[in-house]
Amino acid sequence: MDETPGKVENEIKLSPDSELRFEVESNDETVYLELKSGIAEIFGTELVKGKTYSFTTGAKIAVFSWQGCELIIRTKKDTSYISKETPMMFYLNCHCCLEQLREHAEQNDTNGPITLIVGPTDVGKSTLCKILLNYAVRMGGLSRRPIFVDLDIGQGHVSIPGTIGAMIVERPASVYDGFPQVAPLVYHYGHVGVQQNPKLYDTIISQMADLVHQRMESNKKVKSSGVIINTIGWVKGRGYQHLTHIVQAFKVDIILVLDQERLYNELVRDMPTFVKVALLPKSGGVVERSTATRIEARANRVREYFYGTISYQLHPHSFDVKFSDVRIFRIGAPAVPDSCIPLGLKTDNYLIKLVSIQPSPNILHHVLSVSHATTADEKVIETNVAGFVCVTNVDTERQILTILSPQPKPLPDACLILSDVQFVDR
Ligand SMILES: Nc1ncnc2c1ncn2[C@@H]1O[C@H](COP(=O)(O)OP(=O)(O)OP(=O)(O)O)[C@@H](O)[C@H]1O
Repeated sequence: MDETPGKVENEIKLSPDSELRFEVESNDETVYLELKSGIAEIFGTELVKGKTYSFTTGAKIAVFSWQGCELIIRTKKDTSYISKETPMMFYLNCHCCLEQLREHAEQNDTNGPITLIVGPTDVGKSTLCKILLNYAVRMGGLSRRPIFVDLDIGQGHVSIPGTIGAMIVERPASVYDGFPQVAPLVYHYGHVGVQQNPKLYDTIISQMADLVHQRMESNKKVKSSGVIINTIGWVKGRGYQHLTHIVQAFKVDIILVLDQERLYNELVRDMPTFVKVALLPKSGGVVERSTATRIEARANRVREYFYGTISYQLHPHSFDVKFSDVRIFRIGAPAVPDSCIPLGLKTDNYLIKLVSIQPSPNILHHVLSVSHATTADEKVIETNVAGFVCVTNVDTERQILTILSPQPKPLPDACLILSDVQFVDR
């Protein structure tokens, strides 16, 4: 480790089954961490001994050790603390149960466990997904290839916010960049809350569930490894109805409920008996995020899509396209007034209607999904997306849009779908 003035260096001894927790709050701070001896992991990803890991603003980290270890932490002001009260033993037991089901599935050529992780906001759902997926590929020998499905449109762990995504996990997650991605399956939703278009949310979930089941059928390892599904934290009323839709669409057979007994009891009452429901405690380390923190995390996620991360930098392209050369659509038409609908008939199909829009300053800074569908006649809503571009300038006089894109020009000949998600490229 280098000797930077003003830094505090602490050697920390972690006893077995305990974890070191820290957050990086201020903008100009970096926390450096090194595993000196023993074995330790961050959310299921094993640390490399002697390697210096650096964490910047927004990082909320727990370094856990099953066997005990020695760590070195270096920061301006050390606010880390050690906790011996962790739910990791419960999470490991869950992994062992899933592993038994995978073995059974492997022997009988049946589907592995399809596991749904639910709970209110900020209880550690995404973290539990990461731990279980990491354990599956680390400890299940070389034979595990679980599918990770992320239905959390607010954060976007597989892709960017405003989408749902699925990917086959082959290797443990990197401490910084998440799971290495090979051809993720991504659907456009276009908002960061389910309330904005519940019909579209359910439609793309059904579509994704069909494709996930098809993928399982085409590969034995994937089939027996099963699926782990992350959800949003809206679990009451309409939110609960979405959860039951997910259970049906994905044919979920295990539900892990984090931290909420009421939700656990409702699910035990309402689910068919073959669906096993378990209640798990949340970790005391899970950090509650304010609205401002969430907005910042979303912007960072989109920035990472275009510019990469510290360990994997990307160089996006910026170029002009004529208004006449793009086909932009929005999903969802304005609601038809009740007076225009025949008596007794209720329809919410306008929510999944494809509407063509003209480029205008209204789309400045908006993200556009690049659909695999090339014409509006194809089922654009049910077609997955290839990637994203962002509108960085709209010149109405010259009728030209400036586009930020991960690929050089020209833009693919595809339908572009407008998202509510915005990104200001600075
Ligand atoms: N044991 C822990 N110690 C410290 N930080 C933790 C711990 N577990 C999780 N965190 C942090 O807490 C934050 C919230 O966790 P997570 O994203 O898993 O919650 P969530 O329930 O999925 O949230 P959301 O409601 O937004 O979907 C994350 O930044 C995560 O890194």
